[in-house]
Amino acid sequence: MPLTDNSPTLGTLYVIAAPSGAGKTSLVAALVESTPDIDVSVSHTTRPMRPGEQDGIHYHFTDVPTFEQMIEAGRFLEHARVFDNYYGTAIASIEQELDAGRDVILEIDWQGAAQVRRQVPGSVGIFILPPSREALEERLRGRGQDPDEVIARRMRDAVNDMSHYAEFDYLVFNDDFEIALADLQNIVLAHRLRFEAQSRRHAESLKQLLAEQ
Ligand SMILES: Nc1nc2c(ncn2[C@@H]2O[C@H](COP(=O)(O)OP(=O)(O)O)[C@@H](O)[C@H]2O)c(=O)[nH]1
Ligand SMILES: Nc1ncnc2c1ncn2[C@@H]1O[C@H](COP(=O)(O)OP(=O)(O)O)[C@@H](O)[C@H]1O
Repeated sequence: MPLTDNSPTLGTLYVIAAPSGAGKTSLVAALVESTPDIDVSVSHTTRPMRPGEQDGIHYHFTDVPTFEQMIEAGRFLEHARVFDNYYGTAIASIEQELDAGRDVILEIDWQGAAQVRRQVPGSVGIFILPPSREALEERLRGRGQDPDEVIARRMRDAVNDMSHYAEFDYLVFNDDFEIALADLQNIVLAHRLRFEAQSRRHAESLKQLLAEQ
């Protein structure tokens, strides 16, 4: 079933964005571990692999010409340039899961989130915020992965990223990790309960329709 026409898919697509360092990766990993039938999509990127990362697990690491060919061929649901690199969600990375009734999380930036919102009706947007700028900078430094100039650039970009919070359906403040995780779990649970209630209503209407025949 093509994702980008208006036909409803079986699984729900959750789009989770945040300024870099807000805790999105850690929270999403904990959400997936604690919730059945939900997976994270593996994006394509042209950024260099960090120590400890694996191709096909953290990202599909791709060179620029290949990424540009994939754009040309219409193989991305969304793509954007973030920190001078390309990032994108290949349609093939998520279509099968959604059609099989599994929920899928996209951990993407606000530009990609805007593209998904336009193209996938029923997708759910969640924005994760740090408790303060100081906490954000501390987390970026604590991760120990980026040199000072990259951290300074990420802090500047974070302020711009955060200005897009109102474009999302839900905001989650990641101050206490366990509380933020519970917020995410509750969002998924609420959507699943709503979907089940809707399915029950549809089944009821169908029964009545058939009985009247
Ligand atoms: N639009 C878009 N953004 C992505 C995608 N994958 C990752 N990103 C975003 O790119 C940014 C940088 O990601 P990354 O290099 O992994 O750094 P980190 O999030 O700071 O660990 C983050 O805001 C991600 O959410 C994608 O497929 N599409
Ligand atoms: N609630 C929290 N309190 C303190 N540190 C946190 C919290 N959530 C995440 N972190 C830490 O902050 C750093 C950045 O988190 P990460 O998940 O890599 O962020 P992102 O994916 O948003 O860039 C990591 O070292 C992580 O362990």
